[in-house]
Amino acid sequence: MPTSALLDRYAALDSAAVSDALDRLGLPPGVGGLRPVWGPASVVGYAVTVQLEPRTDGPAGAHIATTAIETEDDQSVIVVDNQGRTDVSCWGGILSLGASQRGVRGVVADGVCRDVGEARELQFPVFSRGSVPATARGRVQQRSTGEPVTVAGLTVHQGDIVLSDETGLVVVPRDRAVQVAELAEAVVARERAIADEIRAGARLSQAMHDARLAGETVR
Ligand SMILES: O=C([O-])CC(=O)C(=O)O
Ligand SMILES: [Mg+2]
Repeated sequence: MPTSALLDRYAALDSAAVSDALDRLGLPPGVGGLRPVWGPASVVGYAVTVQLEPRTDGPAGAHIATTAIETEDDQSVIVVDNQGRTDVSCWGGILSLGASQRGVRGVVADGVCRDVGEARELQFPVFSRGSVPATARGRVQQRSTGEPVTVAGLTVHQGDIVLSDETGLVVVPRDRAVQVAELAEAVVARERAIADEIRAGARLSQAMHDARLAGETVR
């Protein structure tokens, strides 16, 4: 399956349905706490990882995340691991501009960002633990890009599918992506059927069985 067709399938899903599919496979079911900073948004794409660390002495180089953004494209979501720090920004408006110019789909940061209004103007999805005015410059530096990172306790590898929405973040290992999509689509179909019955007047307690939601036979 072409990679963009796979992302289109995920774009039609949400984090809850994907989480249920991950549960079925015994994979981590996702995390909460990383919120869209400028309003309702969702994003799905292939992870491009950026690991940050506290700044050490030495000459200042390119700003954090710039080298990751420059190599990426319209199927990418930048995933920034700043270890959940809330005292210093790890994403800003110029980064949003550079990323959106390359067609990058959004950023998910385990940390906080700044320049929220600039991201909103660009309609560039930013998910983080919040915002703070304090710059990253002189405070954090990039340790690596393309290496595994941890976001709110969840390991993300470069190329994993990440889906972030108002509910939370799910991470799908690349080699399980088709299987997870199939299971999640089945979840959505079951939930639609239950919702249709409820709209048609069925009693909630009769229509909504946990086993039915899970795709098991209802006794
Ligand atoms: O200095 C920073 O933290 C980065 C910044 O504001 C931007 O990307 O616009
Ligand atoms: Mg700025």
